[in-house]
Amino acid sequence: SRARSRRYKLPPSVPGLPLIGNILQAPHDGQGPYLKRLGDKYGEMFTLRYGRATWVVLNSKRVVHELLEKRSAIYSSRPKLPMAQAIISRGHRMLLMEYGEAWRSQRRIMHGILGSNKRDIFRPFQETESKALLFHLLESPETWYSLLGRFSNSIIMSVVFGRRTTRNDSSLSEIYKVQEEFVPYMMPGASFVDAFPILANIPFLKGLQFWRRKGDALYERTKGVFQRPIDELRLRIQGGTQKPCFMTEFLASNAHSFSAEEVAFIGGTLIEAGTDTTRTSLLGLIAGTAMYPQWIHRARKELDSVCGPNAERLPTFDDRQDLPMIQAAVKESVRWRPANSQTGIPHCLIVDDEFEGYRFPAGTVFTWNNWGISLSSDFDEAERFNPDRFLGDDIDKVTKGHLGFGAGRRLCVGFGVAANNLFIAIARLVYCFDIEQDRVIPITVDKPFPLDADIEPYKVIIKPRSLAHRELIERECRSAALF
Ligand code: HEM
Repeated sequence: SRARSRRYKLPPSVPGLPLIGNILQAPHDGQGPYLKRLGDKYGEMFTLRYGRATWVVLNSKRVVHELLEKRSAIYSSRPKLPMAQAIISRGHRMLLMEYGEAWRSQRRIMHGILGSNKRDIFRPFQETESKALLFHLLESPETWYSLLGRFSNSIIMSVVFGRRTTRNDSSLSEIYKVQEEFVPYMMPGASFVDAFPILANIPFLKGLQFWRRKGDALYERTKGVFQRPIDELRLRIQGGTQKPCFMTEFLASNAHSFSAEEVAFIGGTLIEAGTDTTRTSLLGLIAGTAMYPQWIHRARKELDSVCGPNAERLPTFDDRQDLPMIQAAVKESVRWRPANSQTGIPHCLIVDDEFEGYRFPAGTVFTWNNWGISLSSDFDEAERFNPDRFLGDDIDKVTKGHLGFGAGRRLCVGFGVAANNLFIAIARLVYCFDIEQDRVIPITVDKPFPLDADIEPYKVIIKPRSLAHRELIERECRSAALF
């Protein structure tokens, strides 16, 4: 180990205990703010140790760009996370696959459905579900937070499984529950076995592996949740009621040689990756608008000149070029208060590398301090929800200027679909509704929104802008909401 420390040089280390390192320091909740505090103290890059695992936390847009983006050929693997991947996902979650052929072939499939040439497939569903969202908000504004989740989930369910999501859909609650338990296992220091992966490989110790019982139980539940939509789809195919969709084509195609369980995880990954991320970005949009309403006046000027000052029609995708404030708000809602990837998603270096005097060994884990960077001096008045910061040349490039969609070759494969989900929802929400703080219970955003989607994350008042806007929603959105 002395030879190793002579050969390599890592950024400042956060002091920890011998052998286990920083493992007891990671909080169970509020991991994003915890990494922010460390970043404020230790600087642009710092090192955390969890047993045998070394994590370098990147704490500025600059170093993320230099390493994860410019050197993405060697910074795009995933670390071995025995708990999250080997145990809970049995190696099947594409999000956590190491850089290699298995990941590449699944990424190609995802790209085939989510890539820029396929985004038109999503549009009718984004149109319909955003109309349903407006109508549901009119009908039951007190359930506003769960309506955002239904909207996000129903779009991806329609494309992948050819069915819409109802309000109080039990399959959606099940997805939320497994995701809420799974996401923290991707954060630094989440599980003892990630620090000592060798423990997971000692068969005679299996009975003593206290983490395994929890992991196995979550795996069983996840498998069930991911398998259920496929079983239901097969029943609809037998009954002759199934519409063509990604999964009908995928199951009928002979081109792939995936096991039944792999197919369930491909469908499940699309649904889990595509639901909660969009939901929490919209939670950011609504909180940000209620707290910092200045931007909305300029957005409405654009919307009113395109759709009429008196609720003549709803905004559509064809209006995009005339609505730069909405395009900017899409990016700001992904930047402002990241929840699902508050500590980034870990990347892994596959060969030794040198950077600005540091020498990193292959196998070092790199994550970007997503919450911390979003709230750092990399952004002017970072605390404020201020879409104006994204107006300019890169307005059409939704991944540029922030790190909400990650970086390099692992960049979110669904970013185009996500941006369109957000664009149509934000344009229509802002055109039709006033969004205000509750004066008695003001919104606080000092920690990420809860991943438990059944919790009302804050109090807010959402009401139609005028009688004309209410009538527009009743006229144009009712049929989308009744199904
Ligand atoms: C606002 C919404 C979204 C946000 C903020 C978001 C964010 C992210 C982030 C941060 C990553 C990890 C990137 C990295 O490791 O560098 C990721 C990966 C991924 N996202 Fe998204 N995402 C969103 C929506 C979607 C949607 C709608 C889909 C598909 C339906 C999707 C599918 C995926 C997949 C499959 C990956 C794994 C990519 C890989 O490991 O190669 N995401 N996303």
